[in-house]
Amino acid sequence: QSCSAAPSSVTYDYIIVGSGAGGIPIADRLTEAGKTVLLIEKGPPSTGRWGGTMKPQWLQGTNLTRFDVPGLCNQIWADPSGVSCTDIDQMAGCVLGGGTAVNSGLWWKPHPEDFDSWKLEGFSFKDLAPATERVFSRIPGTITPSQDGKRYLTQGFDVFAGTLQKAGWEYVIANSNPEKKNRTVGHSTFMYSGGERGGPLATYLVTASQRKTFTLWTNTIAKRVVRTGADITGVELECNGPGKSGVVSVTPKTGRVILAAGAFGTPKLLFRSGIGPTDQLNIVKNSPDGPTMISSDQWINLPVGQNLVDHVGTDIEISHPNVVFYDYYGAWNRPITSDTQMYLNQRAGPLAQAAPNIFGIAWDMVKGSDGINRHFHWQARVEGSQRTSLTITQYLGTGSTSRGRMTITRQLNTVVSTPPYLRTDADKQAVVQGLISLQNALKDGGFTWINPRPGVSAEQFVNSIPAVPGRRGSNHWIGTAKIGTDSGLTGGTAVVDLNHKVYGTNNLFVVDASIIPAMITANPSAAIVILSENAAAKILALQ
Ligand SMILES: Cc1cc2nc3c(=O)[nH]c(=O)nc-3n(C[C@H](O)[C@H](O)[C@H](O)COP(=O)(O)OP(=O)(O)OC[C@H]3O[C@@H](n4cnc5c(N)ncnc54)[C@H](O)[C@@H]3O)c2cc1C
Repeated sequence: QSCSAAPSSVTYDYIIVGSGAGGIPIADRLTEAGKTVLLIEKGPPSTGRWGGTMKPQWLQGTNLTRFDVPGLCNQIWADPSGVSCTDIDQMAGCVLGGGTAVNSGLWWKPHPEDFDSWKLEGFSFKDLAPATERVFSRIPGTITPSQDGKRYLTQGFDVFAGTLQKAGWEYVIANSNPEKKNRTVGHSTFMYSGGERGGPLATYLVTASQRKTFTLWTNTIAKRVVRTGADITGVELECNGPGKSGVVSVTPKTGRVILAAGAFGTPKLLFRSGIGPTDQLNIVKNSPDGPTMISSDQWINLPVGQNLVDHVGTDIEISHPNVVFYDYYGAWNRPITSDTQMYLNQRAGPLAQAAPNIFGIAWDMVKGSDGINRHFHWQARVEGSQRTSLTITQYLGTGSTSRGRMTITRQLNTVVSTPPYLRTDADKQAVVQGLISLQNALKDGGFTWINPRPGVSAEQFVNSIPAVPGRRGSNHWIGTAKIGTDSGLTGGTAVVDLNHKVYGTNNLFVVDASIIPAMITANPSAAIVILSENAAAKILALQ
C-alpha cells in the first residue's frame, strides 16, 4: 500500500510524535483541555481494540491479538518482526502503544527517592503526588491478573518469597507501600485489567479517541521537525506503507510539537532536525538526509544522546525441587487447550499471567562507597537452564552513577555507543554488595546455586559478565534528552527545561523516557506516564 499525502489545509494545536508511555497520556490530557491534537505513530495498530491483527492460531476469530494476552508478552523475543523497531540496536516496540504494547506490564508506584534524588524544582515526590494519583486511579494495576482471583503456578514465588521472609524480609503489597523498598518482597504488580494488557492503550487512548479534536495516524514516520530558527512550524513525514506523507503543520503562532518517540527515537528526531552535538549533526549531514537538512548556521548545539542510562541487570540462577516450569513460548503454537479455553472463556489461568511467570519482586538498598544510597529491584521468573530453575535479575536503580551515550549512524540507525553499565567503582561495589545480601537471605532456602556456582565469589561473578547491553541490558532506557536547569546551550547537561521545552526553541517539547535524568528503582513505564500527566498541566499553563 502506498502512503497518502497529509492534508495541507488542516493544522493542529499540538502534534505529538510517538504513542508510547509518554505520548498517549498527554494526547488525552491536551484534547481534554480542548486542544486539537494529532498523534503520529510509525508502527501499525497493536491490540485488538485498535485494529491490530497479529495473533496465533488459537486467537483467530476473536478480537484479541498477541499484544492483548499477558501470557504471550514474551513473543517479542521469539518473533519481533513487524513489531520491534528496525532502526534501533536495542529491543523496542514500534507499534501503537510503543513499549506499553510489548512490555511485560510491570507497573510500580515510584519510591520517594526516585523523584526526590533529581533535586529539581517541581519534580519532588510530593510535587508529583497529584499526577501519580491521577495515573493510578486510571490504571490501578493488579497482583491477581487472572480473573478468577486465583494465582497459578505459584511454586516459584512460594519458595523465593517464603525464604526471604524467613530471613527477615517483609512481605508488602508494593503499590500500597511504595516507600517500603528495603528488604521487602512482594507479588509482581501489572498494569493488566480484565485479564488483558490494559495500560495507556486501554484507558488514555480510549478517552482521547472519543473526542473530535483527536486525530491518530498510524504507520506514519516523522522524519524531522520543520523549523525556522527557534520556531517549529510542523513535522515532515516519511512514507511508510499505508500511512501519511508530506508535511503537517501546527496552528500558526500558537501550535506546538511534542516529541514522545522514546529514548532513542526522540534523539534521532532531534539530530535530524539539526538539534544535538555537532559530531552527531555532521553524521546526519553526511547521511541521505544531508541535501535537505537544515543549514548548519541554524543548528542548536545540545547534549542530546548523552546521559544514557538503563538498569544494569545481573542475572542469577537457582533451582529448587518445588518449582514448576510452564512453557510460555509454547503457548504460541502448541498451547495447552484447557489453558487457552480458560483464557478465552474467563480471562483466567496461566495465560492471564505475564510470561514467563514473572511472579515476584524483592527490594534492597545499599549505601555506596561514595555515600549515595542505591536501590535494588530483584525480579524473579521461572526460566533457566533447568525445569526447576528460577532466574532472578538484579536491577541497580536509584542512586546509580554510571552513564553512557547513544549516537546515530550514517544509515540513520541509533546505537548504544557507550553502554551505561558499571562505569563507576561505587556502582560496581554496590552491585556486589547487593548480590551478597540476597545470597545470604536465600542461603537456608534449599536452593541449588547455578549462577554464580558455588566457589565463585560475588565479585568474581559480577566482574565476569560483560558490561554490554546483550548481557546486562534491561530495556529501561532513559536520559538522552535530560530535563534540568543547567542548559546545554551554555555547557550544562540539560536538553529540556523544567517545562519540557527544548532549550533554544520556542515551541518544541519532549515528553517521554528521554527526559528522566537518573534511574529510578523499578521498571519505568508508570513513572513515564506520571511525568506525561504532569507535563500536560505544565505545557498547558505556558502562555
Ligand atoms: C521488551 C520490553 C519489556 C519491558 N517491560 C517493562 C515492564 O514490564 N514494565 C515497565 O514499566 N517497563 C517495561 N519496559 C520499558 C517501557 O516499556 C519503556 O520504558 C516505555 O515504554 C518507554 O516509554 P516512551 O514513551 O519513552 O517510549 P515508547 O513507549 O518506546 O514509545 C515510543 C513510540 O514512538 C514511536 N516512534 C519512534 N520514532 C518515531 C518516528 N520517527 N515517527 C513516529 N513514531 C515514532 C515508536 O514506534 C513507539 O511507539 C519494557 C520495554 C521493553 C522493550
